Amino acid sequence: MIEPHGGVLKDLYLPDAEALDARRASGALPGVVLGHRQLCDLELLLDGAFSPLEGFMGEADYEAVVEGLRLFDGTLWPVPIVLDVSEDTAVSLATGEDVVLRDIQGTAYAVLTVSDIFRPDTAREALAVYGTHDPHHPGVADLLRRGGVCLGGRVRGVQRPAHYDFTDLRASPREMRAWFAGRGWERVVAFQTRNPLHRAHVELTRRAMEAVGGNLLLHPVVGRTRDGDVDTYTRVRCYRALLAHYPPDTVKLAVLPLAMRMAGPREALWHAIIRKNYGANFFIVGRDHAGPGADASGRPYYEPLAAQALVQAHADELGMTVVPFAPMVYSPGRQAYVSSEELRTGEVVRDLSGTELRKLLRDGAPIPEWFTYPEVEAILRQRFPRPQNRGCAIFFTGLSGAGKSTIARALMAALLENTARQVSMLDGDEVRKTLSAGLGFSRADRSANIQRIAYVASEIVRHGGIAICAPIAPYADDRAAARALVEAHGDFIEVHVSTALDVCEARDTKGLYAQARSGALKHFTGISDPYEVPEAPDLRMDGAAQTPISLAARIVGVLRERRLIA
Ligand SMILES: Nc1ncnc2c1ncn2[C@@H]1O[C@H](COP(=O)(O)OS(=O)(=O)O)[C@@H](OP(=O)(O)O)[C@H]1O
Ligand SMILES: Nc1ncnc2c1ncn2[C@@H]1O[C@H](COP(=O)(O)OP(=O)(O)O)[C@@H](O)[C@H]1O
Repeated sequence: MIEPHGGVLKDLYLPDAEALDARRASGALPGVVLGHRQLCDLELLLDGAFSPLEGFMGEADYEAVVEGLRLFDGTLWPVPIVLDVSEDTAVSLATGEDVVLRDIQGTAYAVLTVSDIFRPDTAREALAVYGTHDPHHPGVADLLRRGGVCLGGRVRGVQRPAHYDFTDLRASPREMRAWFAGRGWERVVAFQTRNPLHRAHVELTRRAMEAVGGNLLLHPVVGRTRDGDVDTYTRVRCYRALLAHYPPDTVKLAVLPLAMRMAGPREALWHAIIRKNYGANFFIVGRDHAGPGADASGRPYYEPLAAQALVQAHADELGMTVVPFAPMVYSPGRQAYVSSEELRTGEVVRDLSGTELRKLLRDGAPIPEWFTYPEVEAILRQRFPRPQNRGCAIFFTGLSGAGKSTIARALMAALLENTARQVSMLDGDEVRKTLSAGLGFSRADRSANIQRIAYVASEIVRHGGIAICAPIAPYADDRAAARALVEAHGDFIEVHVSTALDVCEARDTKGLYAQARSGALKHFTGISDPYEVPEAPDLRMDGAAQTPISLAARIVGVLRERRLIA
């Protein structure tokens, strides 16, 4: 079997008796509460999936990884594994101290002996690791949200994270290696995935098995992937259903609690190292591996072949073989999948992009049989109900007095009167008295307010309801984040009520404009605070041009067009 990365498979858990003592003693130690990414990293560190790492990186390793893809001792390692904390937490700690690492419920998982406290240069890290400073890159966005200080040091596990899902699909690197050894699997090709798999993937992985003359480790990520990805449970149901399409006893399906960074080439190399630790000696790398797609201008963040090239360049050092794959496409002429590299000139092929697939699912349209297996389609259908059963948010935005609440009320009445849909209203003024009580009108408070509204709306939508939201929502970023959150579960219809400022001011139903003009009320939207006009809302309506009922009827028209209501 292939050697672990760095030669030794780490197991950072303390023996049971010592772990119990350490847990008991942990109550007296300073603690750090870990977020989702950090918990995923910790679990993989403790299990040895990140061998040879023995803890969160100190400054020397961090610098060496960012600058040169290597740990300080020269071992290949492409992605920083850091424990970021707030300044407040950091000032209370000193090097040499033990810190207990807990989850939000307070359960202690590990003790970190702090060897380093350092402030990473995140701008440099963004460029080196992600190749961009673009805050819309999900990895960079996460980097910018990180606490400003990092704690480095060895970790010792005092308790294994408990999982109640996919229990039969969880295996540590040590368990996986034993499982492979028990079956005599010496040539194992690993396939990393965060998406549902279809016929093309089955074809590709079967070919990979044939090419290496071995077995397949189907190793989907069940930690954080990308916002908007199909949820883990649905995906794993799809993977389980697919197993029947492989020859018996050739495939090991296991889940990996990894928090992805979407770092493209560097991430591909990291994925290979992790799979090496699990005992795979071959690794499939396709186009744009672990890339987050394209930026706002439509340019891909990474060259499609860059990930393959980077892993290939280090394959010898890793002792692994890269199995590069060109996309598989369906040839109706041959009634078979073929590699896009094997196409004959002029050969007609079919393919569906992820976006096209989501559109078919969203529209309730049939998915062609050449594309996916009926079992997989059925599972995806449960997750993407047909439009009339799917949730949606109607998200108004516009100046105070534009008519948002009034149109929202007319819309709610029309829906309740004419459909059996469940409708909830999240009106700006009401939300501010309840969900957002205590928040003011600073940039940060307005963002927090929209985040809360979006979160509640996304839950309503997830459960198939209609959420009508009517805040001012003056910032484009906040509106985009709200859309992303909701669209993971259903539709998001942004309605810009574009009533001119002078009309709103003339209405002044609450007397706020007068106060804002006199200076008694500060930071008033449109007068002394910005309103970023939506560039491409789903609907734009002048709240002075028609009656509220007519304007609401236009929105009903859009809901009908999208078949969200009958
Ligand atoms: N400084 C300032 N700027 C804007 N609006 C103000 C302000 N102070 C109080 N109000 C009243 O609060 C309502 C807007 O709250 P929102 O939650 O919709 O605003 S935001 O989306 O968080 O920006 C808004 O209600 P609507 O008139 O219904 O829009 C105002 O009545
Ligand atoms: N389409 C419309 N035509 C005429 N007046 C309207 C219209 N929509 C709203 N109004 C009036 O404008 C005022 C402000 O409307 P409101 O819904 O409270 O705005 P917002 O929620 O955007 O602050 C109210 O007096 C309301 O009756």
